[in-house]
Amino acid sequence: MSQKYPVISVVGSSGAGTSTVKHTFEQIFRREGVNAAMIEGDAFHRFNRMEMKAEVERRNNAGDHTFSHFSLDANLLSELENSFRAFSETGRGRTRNYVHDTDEAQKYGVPPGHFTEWRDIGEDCDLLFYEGLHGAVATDAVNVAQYADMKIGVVPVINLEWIQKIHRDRATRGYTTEAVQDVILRRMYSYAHEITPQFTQTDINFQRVPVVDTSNPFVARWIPTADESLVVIRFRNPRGIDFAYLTSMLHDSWMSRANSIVIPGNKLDLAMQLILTPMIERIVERARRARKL
Ligand SMILES: Nc1ncnc2c1ncn2[C@@H]1O[C@H](COP(=O)(O)OP(=O)(O)OP(=O)(O)O)[C@@H](O)[C@H]1O
Ligand SMILES: O=C(CO)[C@H](O)[C@H](O)COP(=O)(O)O
Repeated sequence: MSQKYPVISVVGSSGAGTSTVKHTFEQIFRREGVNAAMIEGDAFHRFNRMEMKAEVERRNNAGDHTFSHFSLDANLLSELENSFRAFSETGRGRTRNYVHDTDEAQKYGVPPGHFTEWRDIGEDCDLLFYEGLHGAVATDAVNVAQYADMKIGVVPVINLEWIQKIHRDRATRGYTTEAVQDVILRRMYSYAHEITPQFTQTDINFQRVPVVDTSNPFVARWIPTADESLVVIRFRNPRGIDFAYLTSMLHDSWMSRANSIVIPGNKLDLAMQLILTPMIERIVERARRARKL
């Protein structure tokens, strides 16, 4: 945790919606005049696409059928921890980008399935913003979570998460439903062991729940819309959260537990703004004051 150089970490599985939530944060940063250095979690994959394919095959042949991008050792998590630590201590860090598709290839000048070069980030920035798979990992060997001042979980219920992933990977990454299904299955072990434990570390979880039938996610023709869903928002520490204000501002919302509210899906963006803006203001103000001392 850093007084001078705060870190915000948004964590979710593949297809959960972390990139979508990043846009909401970007709107808040723009409106509040906050300069953020950005890290995409995929930048810290250990292997490029071809190398990953070869490594998965090597592990399969050795009898390990669980190795995937979700596995801790498929990622450079010590480097990620170092980058968080460096930023929290000095306001500087390091990242690169993993290029998924042709659009990103044009943007970065690197072919799909490869990484850009590493680069320094952080100059003149108020905070570091991370979005990806492992931003709240805490094990005996690696502890990324300890450097994040605000940790947010983006966790649709699993059928919805799969539908979101299948549709996105088919539409923009050129995969078939069967190929995405295989990836989902291979990642299941690490999903349970590496991804879900992070959601007990996170300060706030946003869990989208469809109210339409998603019982066979592999044949769903479209992603349930905002109007076809609710969102459960759970605060790890509800002290200081003004639930009466939130439920009065968010029409048709209610408290489902002492630390949770439920909102209509189409209020997610507004809810994030109402909840996150004052929190971001607070950590940025505190950091600016600390840097002046
Ligand atoms: N709240 C939402 N309502 C409707 N669709 C959503 C919502 N959040 C995400 N989606 C859709 O789900 C798909 C996956 O979202 P997104 O790309 O943000 O996931 P991600 O977590 O960043 O995935 P990855 O880490 O694999 O890149 C996209 O098609 C996106 O439009
Ligand atoms: O899911 C991911 C992270 O959220 C991976 O980045 C993504 O699947 C990359 O793999 P590939 O390039 O083989 O599609």
